Amino acid sequence: FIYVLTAFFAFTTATMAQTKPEKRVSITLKHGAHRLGKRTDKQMQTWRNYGLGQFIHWGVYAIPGGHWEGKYYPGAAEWIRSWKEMPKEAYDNLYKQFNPEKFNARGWAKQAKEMGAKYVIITTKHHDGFCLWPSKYTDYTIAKSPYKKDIIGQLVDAYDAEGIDVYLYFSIIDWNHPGYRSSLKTEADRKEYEDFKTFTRNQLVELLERYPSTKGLWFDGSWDKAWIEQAEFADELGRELREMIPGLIIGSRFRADENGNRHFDTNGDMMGDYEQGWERKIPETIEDIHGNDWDCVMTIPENQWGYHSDWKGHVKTSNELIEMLVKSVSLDGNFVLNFGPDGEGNIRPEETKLAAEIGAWMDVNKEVVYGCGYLDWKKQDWGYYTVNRETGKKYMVVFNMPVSGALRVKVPDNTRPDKAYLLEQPESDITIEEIHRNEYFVHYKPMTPVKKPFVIVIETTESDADEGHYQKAKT
Ligand SMILES: C[C@@H]1O/C(=N\OC(=O)Nc2ccccc2)[C@@H](O)[C@H](O)[C@@H]1O
Repeated sequence: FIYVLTAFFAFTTATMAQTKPEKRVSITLKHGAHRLGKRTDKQMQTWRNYGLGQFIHWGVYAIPGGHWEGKYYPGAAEWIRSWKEMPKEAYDNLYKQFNPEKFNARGWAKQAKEMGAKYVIITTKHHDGFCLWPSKYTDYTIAKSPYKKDIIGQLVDAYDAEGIDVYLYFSIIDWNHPGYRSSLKTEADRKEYEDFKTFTRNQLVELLERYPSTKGLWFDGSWDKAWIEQAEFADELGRELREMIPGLIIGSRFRADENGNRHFDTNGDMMGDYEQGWERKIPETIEDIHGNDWDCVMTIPENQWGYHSDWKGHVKTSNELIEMLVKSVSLDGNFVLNFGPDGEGNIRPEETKLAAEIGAWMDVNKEVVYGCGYLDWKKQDWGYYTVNRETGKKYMVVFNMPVSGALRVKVPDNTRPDKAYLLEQPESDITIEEIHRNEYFVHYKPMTPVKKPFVIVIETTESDADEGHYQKAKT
């Protein structure tokens, strides 16, 4: 009885908070996490070392681009079908106009390469159900549009050719399918939903069969009650998909456990290979990631994934986005920047400019991102530390120069900083002053005004003897 009561409280806490429940007890779950801790296989090591990715949200929602009959849609452009001002019939016939003549998969992939993206997540089908590949399970696909050709196939080939790993975004929500339900209220619902489940499984198998170079699936739209009830089905489907492509990477947004817990099961263990909860937000501390792999997916405006022709509010600068990238890497995560091409297949000028600025910064500083992660030194105000997981090379990525020019560095016991130099000028010799026990100032005054974040490499000696001049106060 105590067991049941405890499990009940664990479940209630988790469901209410929709966050990682405290690890109270480990109850037996059939459809909870199937692995504790990080995956250690090669494919996952590759994933964990990407650093920077690109998200692409493209579909028929790019045609209205956040407007309908002269009215401005204030929501996320890819959700315009749900807008009360948008006649569903009108939306569902937009595909008959979809003919993106400017679409150039090679051009998109080249731009992503120059930006420094190591992986790309491409929407195969968003919540509206329109398929960018010629699925044989529905007529609501690119094959029935004036464009006709397979968009996903062209993008997979183009990104593969650039050496950028491809991940496929798939929305469980599908407003176009007659069997889709957000909740199952009647027996009729349940019967219809069985067809929808089969359809969903068939499309996912079809995608992996058509595009076997896919490295993973990025699921979305899995928060509906109807889907959350499908713990056993989803678990089995995940197993089937993983069997089709060994090493396939699937995040925590795919399925719920038998108690309805998503991302983290009733025992507080993550379900999936990495945590997908960081959408338009980044963890603050290493404790926030609970020892899991994770990615942050980020929009350039506040909240537009699909193309909106009139971005309102703050549009992030490349300095802001570079800081988000470095902050993510400094906390053992990946940063995925979203692009929303327009209805003609163009990448908009604002995104092209940012991709170029980020790419220029990555050309010089990529080694502080690729293959790097968390260094357990105390975070300082001037920026972030990253460390190369293989070489142990340590980086100070500076975003906020102190007026003193003295960058504070606190090191763990038995660690002595010996040398510091600018990554861009290895011959530069930056003064390190010991100011207290395990505490130093790295003195650096830029010769010219600092316009972009810059990197100082710091070399240390790990010593046993504690030869510092400063002793801990014996209060
Ligand atoms: C990447 C984004 O993912 C979405 N939604 O994500 C979430 O709703 N995330 C979420 C849901 C519940 C809690 C916290 C985050 C989609 O609706 C959106 O159009 C876009 O494709």
